[in-house]
Amino acid sequence: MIASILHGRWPLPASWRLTAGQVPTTPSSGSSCTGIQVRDLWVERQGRTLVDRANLDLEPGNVHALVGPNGAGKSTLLSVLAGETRQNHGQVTWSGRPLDDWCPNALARCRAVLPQEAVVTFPLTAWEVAKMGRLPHRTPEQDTPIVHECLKRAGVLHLSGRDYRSLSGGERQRVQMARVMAQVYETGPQRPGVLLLDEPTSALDVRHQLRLMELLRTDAARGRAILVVLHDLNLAAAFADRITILEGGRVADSGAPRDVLVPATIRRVWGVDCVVETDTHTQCPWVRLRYGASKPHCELESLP
Ligand SMILES: Nc1ncnc2c1ncn2[C@@H]1O[C@H](COP(=O)(O)OP(=O)(O)OP(=O)(O)O)[C@@H](O)[C@H]1O
Repeated sequence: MIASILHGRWPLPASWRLTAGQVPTTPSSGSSCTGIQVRDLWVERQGRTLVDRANLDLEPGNVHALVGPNGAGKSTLLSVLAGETRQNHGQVTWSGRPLDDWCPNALARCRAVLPQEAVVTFPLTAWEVAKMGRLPHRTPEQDTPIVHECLKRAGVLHLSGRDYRSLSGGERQRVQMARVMAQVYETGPQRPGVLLLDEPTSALDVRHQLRLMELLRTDAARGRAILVVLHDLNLAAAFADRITILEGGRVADSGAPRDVLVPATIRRVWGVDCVVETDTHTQCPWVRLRYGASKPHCELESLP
């Protein structure tokens, strides 16, 4: 995968491709963590099954999109992978080691989590929020240039001195993205890090959505494993190597975008009509919802 991007075989526009010189070389003080394997994961809360025997593989160098209707269990699955929610059954392994065996500090140095909502009630500046990503590292001498670069990459360096609480929703989301990138900054080809991102584009305008997805592709090419929850199927189709569809806690399908984004599955899972075309520029699948289709979508509520 990385090789195909470096050698220009990835079907995205040329301006998005990497050169070998962009690979970071900074040594890390953290432990190395690579792929994640999820096997037969089952999560139950208050008598409800939220994740039902899910299997998932997250590989270094890949952007893996997790999609599915509201309430499908995406955030629950992501928080189990993050080590923030415990499963009832099943196993999550990081680099072949059960998640429970990982020391929390080592985990925090190589994986970063972007929650759907991050509430900050203290009067912190955007800079201070982004710098929180450096807490697990204890490398104060390196923090300033790293936080500076991450805020710049997220396009919010100019907001550094602003009170985080005064920022717009999209600005806050980009500052949180800077925090996440700062947390896994040192990871690279020898020490692939993991990003677990829950709807990182939900508050972004279309330009910033594209910028963010380009950043994720760049990070994946540096060896990171990225799990990203998305509602926009076309963003997933254009930027993900693999898509897993979750439906009612179960994996409905998982595979390459063109294999899983098919009208029959989309209709069954989301209850909407669509046609799936191929984007002539990227050769990626393009999901076109059929507005005003013969059956009003409100009547599709009764679909399973
Ligand atoms: N602690 C809990 N107790 C009971 N039900 C819960 C609990 N946490 C989550 N749920 C329910 O589990 C289901 C899955 O929630 P989750 O947040 O994982 O969905 P999601 O796929 O991320 O949805 P969305 O796309 O709306 O963010 C929802 O129906 C939610 O109401």
